[in-house]
Amino acid sequence: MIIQKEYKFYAAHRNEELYDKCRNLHGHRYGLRCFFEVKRSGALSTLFGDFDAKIEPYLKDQYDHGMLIHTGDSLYATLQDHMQRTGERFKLKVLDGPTSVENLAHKMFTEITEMGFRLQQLEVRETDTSVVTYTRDDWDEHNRDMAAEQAAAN
Ligand SMILES: Nc1nc2c(c(=O)[nH]1)N=C([C@H](O)[C@H](O)COP(=O)(O)OP(=O)(O)OP(=O)(O)O)CN2
Repeated sequence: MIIQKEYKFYAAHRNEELYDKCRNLHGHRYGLRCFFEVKRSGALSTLFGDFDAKIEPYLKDQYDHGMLIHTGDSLYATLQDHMQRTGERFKLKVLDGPTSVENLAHKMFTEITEMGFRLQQLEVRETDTSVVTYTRDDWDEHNRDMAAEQAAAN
């Protein structure tokens, strides 16, 4: 059985690898639709509130009104330098790759899985017209690709 839950957060990002509008630092209202695989026990399965109790604070603490940033983006070093010099703290959500919706979906799928939930798929909406549907097969393939890249680098 699948339970769908919807969440949102606001975050800044840019994609430093693209030479168009997406290279500019800008913000989105990200929408998240989680498709949780659950098992029925009597009249109920997992309570809707059990998802909210974990997902809402996770989004609020780690993503909302923060900035998604790739460690390889030169802006990351600049922000770290600024924080070190001034003591000002920015809420940065650090990704190993460019902050595309595809990479964000991989990271969030991993983090939500680590919370103990089993996702069938995750939809990440970046704009009014653009949504990525990221399945468990996509996640497995992404993990295999990352492991192969890691092995090649060693
Ligand atoms: N496959 C991907 N394509 C694009 C991504 C992405 O993560 N994966 N990201 C972007 C940009 O970040 C951009 O912010 C969103 O682009 P776009 O949908 O073109 O934005 P608009 O709001 O201008 O689109 P409308 O169709 O006018 O709503 C680009 N591509």
